[in-house]
Amino acid sequence: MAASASSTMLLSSKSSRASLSWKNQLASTSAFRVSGVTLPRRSLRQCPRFIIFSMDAKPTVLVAEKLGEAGLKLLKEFANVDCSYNLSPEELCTKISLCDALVVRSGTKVTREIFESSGGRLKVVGRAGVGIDNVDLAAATEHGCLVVNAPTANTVAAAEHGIALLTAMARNVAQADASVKAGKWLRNKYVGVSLVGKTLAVMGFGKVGSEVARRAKGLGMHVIAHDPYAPADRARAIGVQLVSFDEALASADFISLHMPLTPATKQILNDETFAKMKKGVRIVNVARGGVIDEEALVRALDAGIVAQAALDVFTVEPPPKDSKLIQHENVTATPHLGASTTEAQEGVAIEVAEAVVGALKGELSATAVNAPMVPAEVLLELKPFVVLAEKLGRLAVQLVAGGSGVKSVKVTYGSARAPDDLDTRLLRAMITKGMIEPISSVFINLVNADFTAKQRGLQISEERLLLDGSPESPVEFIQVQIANVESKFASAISDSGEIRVEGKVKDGVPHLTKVGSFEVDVSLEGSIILCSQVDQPGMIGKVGSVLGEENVNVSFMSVGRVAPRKQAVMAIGVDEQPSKESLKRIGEIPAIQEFVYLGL
Ligand SMILES: NC(=O)C1=CN([C@@H]2O[C@H](COP(=O)(O)OP(=O)(O)OC[C@H]3O[C@@H](n4cnc5c(N)ncnc54)[C@H](O)[C@@H]3O)[C@@H](O)[C@H]2O)C=CC1
Ligand SMILES: O=C(O)C(=O)COP(=O)(O)O
Repeated sequence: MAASASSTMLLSSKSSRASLSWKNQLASTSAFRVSGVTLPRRSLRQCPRFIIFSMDAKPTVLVAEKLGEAGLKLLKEFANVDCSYNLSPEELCTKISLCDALVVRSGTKVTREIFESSGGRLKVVGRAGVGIDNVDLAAATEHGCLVVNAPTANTVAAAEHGIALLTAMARNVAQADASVKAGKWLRNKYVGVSLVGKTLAVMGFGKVGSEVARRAKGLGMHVIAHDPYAPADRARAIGVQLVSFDEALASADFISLHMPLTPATKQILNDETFAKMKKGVRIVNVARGGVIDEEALVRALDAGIVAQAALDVFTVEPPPKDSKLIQHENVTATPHLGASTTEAQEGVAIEVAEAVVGALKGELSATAVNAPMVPAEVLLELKPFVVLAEKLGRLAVQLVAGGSGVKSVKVTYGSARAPDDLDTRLLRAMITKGMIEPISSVFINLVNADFTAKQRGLQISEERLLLDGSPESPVEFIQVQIANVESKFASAISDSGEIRVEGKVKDGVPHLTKVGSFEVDVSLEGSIILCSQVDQPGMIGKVGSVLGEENVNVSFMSVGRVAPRKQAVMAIGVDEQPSKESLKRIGEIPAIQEFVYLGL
């Protein structure tokens, strides 16, 4: 059952234990779900499952920071859940090798060491919130670990906290409160500034930024925004003008930061940019501490360029007690509370738990951070081609003669679909998987396919061949060519000098339809023997009887030839692997010039 095992285990562990476990789990159900779509059970054999791993027992999820009850409940329905808070980095590294998934908030640094310590077991990191700057995404990707987050459930909470800080800062609420509690009554000292009519620059017009903008307009502020990637019509729809970075700095009375921390946004507010601001500007930060050069902010506060700052986030959290910034009398600080409402925490817990469980079940996640999101409809449509792609990759690489390093692979998709109507990332990942897994110990999945190919110096170029006809089927054929290598089966070399295999999906089943320049037609359900000979009667019978004597079942046979009685390639599909002796006997049939056995 090699074919069914490999097709259920697409992009997954190579362990046969794992595939059996999946089959056992699914055997009792009449339908199963892929990315929210229920498929009939017979689709199982060719259904791509993406992040599957050894599931002989329940998976283990380590929850390393406090998570809402509803999320924990969801996780517990599916997995063993270990809630261990406040682990040291060393403790986390020790525990992680026993965990299939890890759930964190912003307080845990998910470093390269953690992925390395997991020994390949950690397959999902769930971030119960938005910002993933505490997760080493490159390391996650390299280790084939999917990172999912909870991007929507805390948006309103963060926006509300931004507005709370804005208004509290403008009216000195925190400072006045502390002074009243200290027994003082300083009505003149805490005279504030009004918001109405003032210009607020929202930096980062994403989910939180646009909710802040909407609310600030309700307070009578004039709102502008800077975001190089935000669509102008979305801003226009809520009456916000998108402006350049410098224009935002120059015209704002208040600046509210809502961009992610990336190399491009790191310390985007610094001495140079503070100098471009209106004197007396007020700054709110509920995004990430690292977007501000905190020492430069202290200088700007001291110089009166920045009149006040209200900060929920810091470069180092918690910040040192003696931090000049925190102690500054014109700074209002909260301990990263943006997402901390009861409602938001329940929301993110559910959002992340669903994503983690989905990923553990092998579904593609809608909130994947380091893998392409393939919509369910696309996935359904592509599933037989996904199987074809992996098998073509496997065949192609097995045709390469030992010692020829594979460097350059060209994939051609023949399709009647418009060029922008075919998402080939999944197919490319499967070809990569098919090519790399048989010759290495690396497990390839949708997360690490491109990375692994690049790391191994494998260049995969893709080409679309626009065909006439109905675009009903996403792909008519897939062709895989490997350039600049020798083949152990010379007939697999095409007229243009590359190893070439081509396949189609027929009635939902992948078929090999071309080897080199020879047309063949053999179903890719078992394994394949390719023989080359001069076309003549009786060849099928001769090979068939060698296999029959050993009780190897032949599922398909097909002969491709340039012309009658000229050079031909015979493709034979077999259900069982023939013994070495049988293969030797096939090679000894006088008319057979060369042959190769290709496991799928
Ligand atoms: N303090 C807290 O507890 C919370 C903090 N956050 C943080 O708020 C920030 C925004 O979150 P969301 O709105 O959910 O994310 P989002 O992804 O919806 O929005 C971020 C926006 O920033 C924009 N952006 C990227 N680079 C930029 C640049 N160089 N200049 C200006 N804009 C840029 C993006 O185009 C995007 O529109 C993130 O840093 C997130 O981690 C979010 C929730 C709670
Ligand atoms: O979602 C975010 O980006 C946040 O900053 C919230 O962080 P938290 O989950 O409260 O540690």
